[in-house]
Amino acid sequence: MTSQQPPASHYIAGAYLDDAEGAAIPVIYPATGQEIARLHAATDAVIDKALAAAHAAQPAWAALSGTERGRILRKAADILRDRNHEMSVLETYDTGKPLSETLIADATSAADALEYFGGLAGALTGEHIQLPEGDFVYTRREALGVVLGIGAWNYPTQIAAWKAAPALACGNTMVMKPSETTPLCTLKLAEILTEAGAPPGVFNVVQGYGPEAAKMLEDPRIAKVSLTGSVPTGLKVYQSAAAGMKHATLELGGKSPLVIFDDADLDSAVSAAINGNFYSTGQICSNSTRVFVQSGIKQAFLDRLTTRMKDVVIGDPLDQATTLGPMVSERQLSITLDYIEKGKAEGARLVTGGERHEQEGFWIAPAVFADVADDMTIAREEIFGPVMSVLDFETEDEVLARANATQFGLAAGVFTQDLTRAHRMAAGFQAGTCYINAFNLTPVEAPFGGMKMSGMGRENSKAAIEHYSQLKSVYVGLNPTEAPF
Ligand SMILES: NC(=O)c1ccc[n+]([C@@H]2O[C@H](COP(=O)([O-])OP(=O)(O)OC[C@H]3O[C@@H](n4cnc5c(N)ncnc54)[C@H](O)[C@@H]3O)[C@@H](O)[C@H]2O)c1
Ligand SMILES: O=CCc1c[nH]cn1
Repeated sequence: MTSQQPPASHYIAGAYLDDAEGAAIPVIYPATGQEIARLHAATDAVIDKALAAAHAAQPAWAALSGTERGRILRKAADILRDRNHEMSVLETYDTGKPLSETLIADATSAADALEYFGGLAGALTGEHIQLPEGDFVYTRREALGVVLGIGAWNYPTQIAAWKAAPALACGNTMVMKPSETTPLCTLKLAEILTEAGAPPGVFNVVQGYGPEAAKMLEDPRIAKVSLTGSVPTGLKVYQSAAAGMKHATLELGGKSPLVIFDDADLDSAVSAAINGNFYSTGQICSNSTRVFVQSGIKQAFLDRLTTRMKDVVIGDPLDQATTLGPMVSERQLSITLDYIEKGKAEGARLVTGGERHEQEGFWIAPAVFADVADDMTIAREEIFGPVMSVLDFETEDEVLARANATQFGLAAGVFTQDLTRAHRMAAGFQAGTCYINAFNLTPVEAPFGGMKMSGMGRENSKAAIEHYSQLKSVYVGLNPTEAPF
């Protein structure tokens, strides 16, 4: 097993910084269960250094022209693309996701974000508003200050870049705390931003667990938090942000519906259900974990799905032929296995998979449940593992009501050849990201984010600019000022 030990745990003011006094963060390769690196959570002194560096760097970063900031982000995108293989291997060690995925969905997605927001940075402007008698107002789009990023473990490189790219484009600086489960890749992103020309302090990485993130969020030097994580963490982060009247983007969990009508292209619908449940071993926030299938095609769907499931290649994540890797951790595997037991106990029919592989690492056979009812635990709670629930339905009205009967609202999808019905469904879904005859695609040009308990704010697209900047109105009077006395 090759060590993936980075030079130090933290990256502050343009350089690695170590401090072994903080709690240990063992980094485990999910395919073997072996430790591949050992980092340390930030002490108070490290946290202070990071916040001070980001705070000190912010005015000069914001004072650059957008074009200058954008050039640095676009250069970082080019370096990321040049190093895609190296970054993808590290992402595979960090997360266990197979190289066949990481090569196309992680550093490349991060590069897209840096390129997109790098291009947008120079185009950020306010507006001019004419008023009677020559007076006018102009608006200035200004940075917020220092942004705290807090990441989940499923897409560490993508999550860091989806936050850093719009934040930096708008003139903010950033302190990013990756998930303690996958702390490696974000350090590489920091190195690359420095190499691309980001001044010291513009992008800093601080390692830690929840308490270290919570401590940073309470600091008055933080102006905004952007969290990718679970709903319970989102609630705590939102409360803390509110106490300091700080801006918050919350990208949280989901239990997203995929509705397949009997006129759907069945092979495409099966592909979407597979991608939406088993890509990244089921560890994607927007996954279509409730697959509603119209009763007339239920058996055909299940037959086609179970046949296709036989083609899954479970194996060494570093072998590009592998299409399904291990789960990220023993804990996440055990949560998933518990849900599978609940599904069986509550009467769902396990069609395939669901058993742990007795070998080193955190391996599980992807599970498909049929005959799932809306009130079963596996149909209500986010599992964040490779478990698909197939539910039957009869009519459009019925399925739309059932699809929306959840506290979550991250994503939703519909497969049908009837485009009128497709758009009616998309309009009716209570979800931030909806799909028609597609699922789980997240191009940087499109807003991504949740409704209801799945969060607030949007990542990607021009919409993200609204969440990483603030508007100032400047009224300009061209006439004598009058007063009543
Ligand atoms: N909507 C999205 O874009 C999106 C993307 C990926 C993952 N997710 C969600 O993330 C979850 C899985 O990730 P996870 O297990 O890492 O989530 P988590 O909520 O346990 O942890 C997320 C991050 O929050 C930090 N944290 C924990 N307690 C904190 C506190 N009190 N204050 C501040 N930070 C705290 C953790 O250290 C970690 O970095 C799932 O619910 C998944 O749906 C959402
Ligand atoms: O995990 C959530 C974000 C995402 C969706 N698809 C790829 N990344």
